[in-house]
Amino acid sequence: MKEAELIAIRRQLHQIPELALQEKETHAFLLKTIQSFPQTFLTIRTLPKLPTAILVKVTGSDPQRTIGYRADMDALPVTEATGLPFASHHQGIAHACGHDMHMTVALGVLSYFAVHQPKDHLIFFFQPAEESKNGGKLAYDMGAFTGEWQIDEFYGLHDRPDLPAGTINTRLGTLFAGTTEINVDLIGKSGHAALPQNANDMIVATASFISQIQTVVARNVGPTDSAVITFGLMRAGTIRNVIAGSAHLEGTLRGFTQKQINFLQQRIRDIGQGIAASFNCEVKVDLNQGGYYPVENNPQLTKDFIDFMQADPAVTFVPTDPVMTGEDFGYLLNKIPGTMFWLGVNDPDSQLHAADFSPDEAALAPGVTAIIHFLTHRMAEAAEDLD
Ligand SMILES: CC(=O)N[C@@H](CCC[C@H](N)C(=O)O)C(=O)O
Repeated sequence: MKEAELIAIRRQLHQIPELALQEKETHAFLLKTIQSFPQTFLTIRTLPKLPTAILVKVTGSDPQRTIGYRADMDALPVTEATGLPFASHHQGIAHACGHDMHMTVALGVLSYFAVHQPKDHLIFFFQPAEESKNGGKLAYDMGAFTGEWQIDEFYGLHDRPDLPAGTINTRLGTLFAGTTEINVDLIGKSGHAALPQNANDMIVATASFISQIQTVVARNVGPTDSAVITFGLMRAGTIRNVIAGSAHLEGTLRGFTQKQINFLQQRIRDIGQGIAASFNCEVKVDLNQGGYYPVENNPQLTKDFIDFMQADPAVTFVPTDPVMTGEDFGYLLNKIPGTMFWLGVNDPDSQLHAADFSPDEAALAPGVTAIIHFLTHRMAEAAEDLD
């Protein structure tokens, strides 16, 4: 696929961002695009219980194994502020994490193998619900990768704004953190602002809860370890002169090991219980890790990936440290060996999830080339492994 076609596809996807499990227009667009490729080697499959997902199998000419490639489809509840002429048509929703780029790269790679039959089978997984609702886990747990659709090794990318467009980056070991979604409800009693003694103010209880949570990473996590707890949503109260009888918080915690994540979860539960006792209120703490396991790259496959990318003259490879972003590809890599990697998209003044995030489309063509080269190499490598 030519660069201009990749850019046109990316711009169309960019205009139709949809939230997790609601990716209907995106699904229709992807399906139409995939159906426009030569169909000789392709089998397209949808999942009735995960209706926005699409799986495409490219039948290999002399298959020894099946290699999977995953691209996520969902967007974020962010009001786009890029000023782009092809900005989101969906009010309050934007591809602020670059999944439009991910899908475009996957389509570019798929279009190549639709014409150049691969040696091994390839399965492309267009996955709904990465930002929340763990679409990868849903697909795996419903048996999407069984029988004819079993995958032996799995690859997927995420775009990265602080690195030059088109560079490839990954590392041995953990690449992304494991996360847990945190929902907290504090329930006290509302009343008149002038009569606090007759009410139980959940804004005050929330302030204390948040302050105590800030001590967890500062005081309970070793200085050379890493963890983060962020509350991004807080809702309480209706008007200045009514004491808020309830409060609702939503946040996320992150750590590089499951042990660390379990520990952070327990500290949040403990602090919730402490707040309930000290403010004589009810505190409901709901923690949901879902499929957001730490993204652990498989040692052998990732070493091969890095060696290949470093040697390929068409690729600029940059080593990288782990980061605290999460990814439900962590769940899939927990079940199937593989490698997650970054694609640099050169937007260093912005960041993922920001309203003005605007990845450089110059990353698309080199991203597609690097992956086509690697998958072709992997198929030759796979055959040698089996000898
Ligand atoms: C790459 C990226 O930004 N991923 C998301 C993953 C969502 C994690 C989950 N919903 C949570 O908030 O715990 C991220 O926020 O890192």
